[in-house]
Amino acid sequence: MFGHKAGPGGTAPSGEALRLEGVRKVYGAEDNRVVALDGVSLSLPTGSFTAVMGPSGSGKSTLLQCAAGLDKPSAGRVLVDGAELSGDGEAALTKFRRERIGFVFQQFNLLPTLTVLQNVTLPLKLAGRRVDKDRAREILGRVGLGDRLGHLPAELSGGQQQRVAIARALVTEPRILFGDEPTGALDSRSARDVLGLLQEAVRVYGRTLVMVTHDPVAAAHADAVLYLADGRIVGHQSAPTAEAVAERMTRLADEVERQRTSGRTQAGV
Ligand SMILES: Nc1ncnc2c1ncn2[C@@H]1O[C@H](COP(=O)(O)OP(=O)(O)OP(=O)(O)O)[C@@H](O)[C@H]1O
Repeated sequence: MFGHKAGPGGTAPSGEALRLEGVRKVYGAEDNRVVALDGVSLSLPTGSFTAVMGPSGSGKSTLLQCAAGLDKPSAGRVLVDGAELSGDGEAALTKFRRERIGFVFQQFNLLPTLTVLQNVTLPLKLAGRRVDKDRAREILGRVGLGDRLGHLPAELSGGQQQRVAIARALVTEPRILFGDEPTGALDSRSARDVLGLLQEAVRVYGRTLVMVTHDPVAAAHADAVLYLADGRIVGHQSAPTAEAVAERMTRLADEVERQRTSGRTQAGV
């Protein structure tokens, strides 16, 4: 299982899992400055599943990295479960991340020399917590890999590796789970399995999930979609369907292209 069930009937506990206040991220120095995030504010309730979409370069990965404490905003505040991701130094930030945040990457990022079971128990070791192998086995059983505990990542398919990564992200019972294109490297059937597991972590066990994706079908698994363009939130859609998301993305790409063209025209380029 993915932790304790979220109350009777699987309802999520109330509260705010993630809050961003005026988050800005600027890369580079004066002459090659890139404003990747331009004052992003948002609030996500505990037990919600949010997809983040937007054209290439709109700031999706930067948003996730800043929200997960993997990168520091240039300005603004990030609060996870009411506690600020502070600038108290790298060690404090790492501890905060290990205790409260889980991350699933497109390329799985499993350690190739560790077995499936060792990969999943590693976050507990790193956090200095008791390594509960029974619990790790239970989670791996839940993601359908109970018979692969001693295998190395290279002996698994992409979909199976991502399921190990999900088990690894959930073993510490994080307050919030971030996914940066977690289905981006998978075939559609494996992607569906992975999305089903992520949905279950939210709906049944009350985890909070924020997922960047380019895929409208993946986004339709979320409760809501946030749209980014040029580092700003430009839209929100509840109860998304794949068709509605695809349509919105097409419009957004057209708008961004029009604005860039008119910017170039105004600049006389
Ligand atoms: N380390 C970095 N140094 C300089 N610029 C960066 C860095 N990381 C991102 N950027 C720039 O910040 C902007 C936002 O990038 P980001 O990767 O967050 O976008 P994205 O929406 O995730 O894009 P994609 O969909 O293509 O992955 C882009 O213009 C990118 O070139």
